[in-house]
Amino acid sequence: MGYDYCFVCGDKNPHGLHIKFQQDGDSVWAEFHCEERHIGWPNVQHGGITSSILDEASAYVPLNMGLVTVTAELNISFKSPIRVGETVRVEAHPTKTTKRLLLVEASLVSDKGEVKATSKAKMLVLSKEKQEQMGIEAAQ
Ligand SMILES: CCCCCCCCCCCCCC(=O)SCCNC(=O)CCNC(=O)[C@H](O)C(C)(C)COP(=O)(O)OP(=O)(O)OC[C@H]1O[C@@H](n2cnc3c(N)ncnc32)[C@H](O)[C@@H]1OP(=O)(O)O
Repeated sequence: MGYDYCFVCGDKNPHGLHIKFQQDGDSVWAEFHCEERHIGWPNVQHGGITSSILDEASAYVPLNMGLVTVTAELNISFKSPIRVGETVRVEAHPTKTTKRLLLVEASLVSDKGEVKATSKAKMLVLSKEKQEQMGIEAAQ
């Protein structure tokens, strides 16, 4: 099926968020516009959507370094609601890199400069064997 069906970035996923990530050195960033179909509570973006965006941004950081990872841990602070009609910018960057593990911090900030959510992720680098076990290699 391939990466085209990734819920956050895949072009071919009809239910996906279709977010395009840009690289800036070791960092990545992207913009997202909250629509009614993204809500949980009325007018408030669902926390799962917020989490997915932070998770994906955290995965793109190692991906841009040529490393295939999975999220082993993701700690999120939801600081202020994201409302329908708002555009937010996600940014993620590595804070520590070892052979097996990347620590990545990410944030979601509104176009008015309000911090909406922040996260700290542990991204575990997958060996070739592990990638095969998970069927990831076939998707590349
Ligand atoms: C080209 C462009 C295309 C773009 C497409 C983009 C698509 C991107 C899509 C991105 C989607 C977004 C991303 C997503 O959402 S990825 C999907 C969400 N994440 C998952 O599904 C992960 C599920 N969990 C696992 O698969 C396993 O538990 C993992 C692989 C994490 C560990 O497996 P396992 O337990 O079998 O371990 P191991 O034998 O491999 O390794 C053991 C080593 O790892 C250390 N360890 C383990 N856990 C932790 C921890 N929490 N903190 C610190 N360390 C940890 C452990 O101590 C040991 O260290 P050492 O003893 O070796 O020193």
